[in-house]
Amino acid sequence: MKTVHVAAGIIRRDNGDEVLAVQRGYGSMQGLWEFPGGKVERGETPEQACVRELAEELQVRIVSLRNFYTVEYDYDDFHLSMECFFCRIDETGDDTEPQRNDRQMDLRWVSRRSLATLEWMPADQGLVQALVELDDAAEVPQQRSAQEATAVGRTPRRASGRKPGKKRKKDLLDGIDTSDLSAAETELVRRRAAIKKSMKGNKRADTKPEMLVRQRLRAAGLTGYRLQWKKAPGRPDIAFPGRKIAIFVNGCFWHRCPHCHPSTPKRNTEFWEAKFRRNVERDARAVAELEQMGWLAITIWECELKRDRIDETMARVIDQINSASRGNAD
Ligand SMILES: Nc1nc2c([nH]c(=O)n2[C@H]2C[C@H](O)[C@@H](COP(=O)(O)OP(=O)(O)OP(=O)(O)O)O2)c(=O)[nH]1
Repeated sequence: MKTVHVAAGIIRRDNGDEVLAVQRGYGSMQGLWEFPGGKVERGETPEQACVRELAEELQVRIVSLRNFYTVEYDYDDFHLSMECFFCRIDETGDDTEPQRNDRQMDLRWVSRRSLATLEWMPADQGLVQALVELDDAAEVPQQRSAQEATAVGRTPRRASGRKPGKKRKKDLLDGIDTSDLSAAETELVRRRAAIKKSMKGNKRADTKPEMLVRQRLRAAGLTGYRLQWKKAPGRPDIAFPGRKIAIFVNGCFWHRCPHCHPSTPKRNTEFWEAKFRRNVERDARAVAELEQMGWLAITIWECELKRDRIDETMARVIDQINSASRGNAD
């Protein structure tokens, strides 16, 4: 898949609390919000591309660029690699107000707290989350001495950062250059690394609930299914293309199970609610599209696969598959 390199600017104002968001006015992602920017041209550094793109797009000169975040995201037909820079508008220039152009529907200064209320480009979710989280960490002073660190309850690190003779534990920040970052930003990078590490455990395919379902299907003689079948709306976890049957095995937390009422994280509630809403809408859209195409869409919730419920659940599902197959064969 081809990679598209993009540079985007997160322009800050008002002590860093507000950032500039623009609403795309064209193409298939029209109406979604994004950060101003564009493709890096041959021979340009991402910083240079960012300055050029924002001058062209908003008629402002940006300064004080600081690397903040890299988005890596697979769209259907290309991989996006987007370098995002914190920056400011050069207040000494003539043009200090960003101008909307005819490729944008809107342009808005948004406080970081309200970022999640906008509908963002699919690739921007992690970036937006990082900005929302930065809000919490922003209270940490930029440069803190060891003395100040102790005053807020943290033990200052030894020069080596560890006790003599003790084997050094692998740090999440190993291999990441944080020398140019403030304390708040370093903390944020550390949290992002922790999330990334924990997300690595969230395998999309072959999850335990999916394996349980597949085992039961095979035992019932229902084989020949396809996994994560891209050609059907919603990329069903299990699909029987010939029988036109799609099965989604949904995690209760991410997909908001109507049976077991999963919890919502206490922090960044707005962000999480928006994320969950998008997941639920996406799921509903996939089911509607499948049904329109004459498919049977079956949703199995993770909690329905618990030891005391799996027999009943899978008996129902196998029944549905068999009757739909008979119907399709008629
Ligand atoms: N500038 C920007 N682009 C983003 C964001 N999120 C995101 O997925 N993108 C994608 C959309 C585009 O595929 C690509 C940016 O390229 P671009 O601005 O040249 O836009 P484009 O390919 O749609 O349009 P064109 O100028 O080539 O016609 O990055 C974002 O926050 N800012």
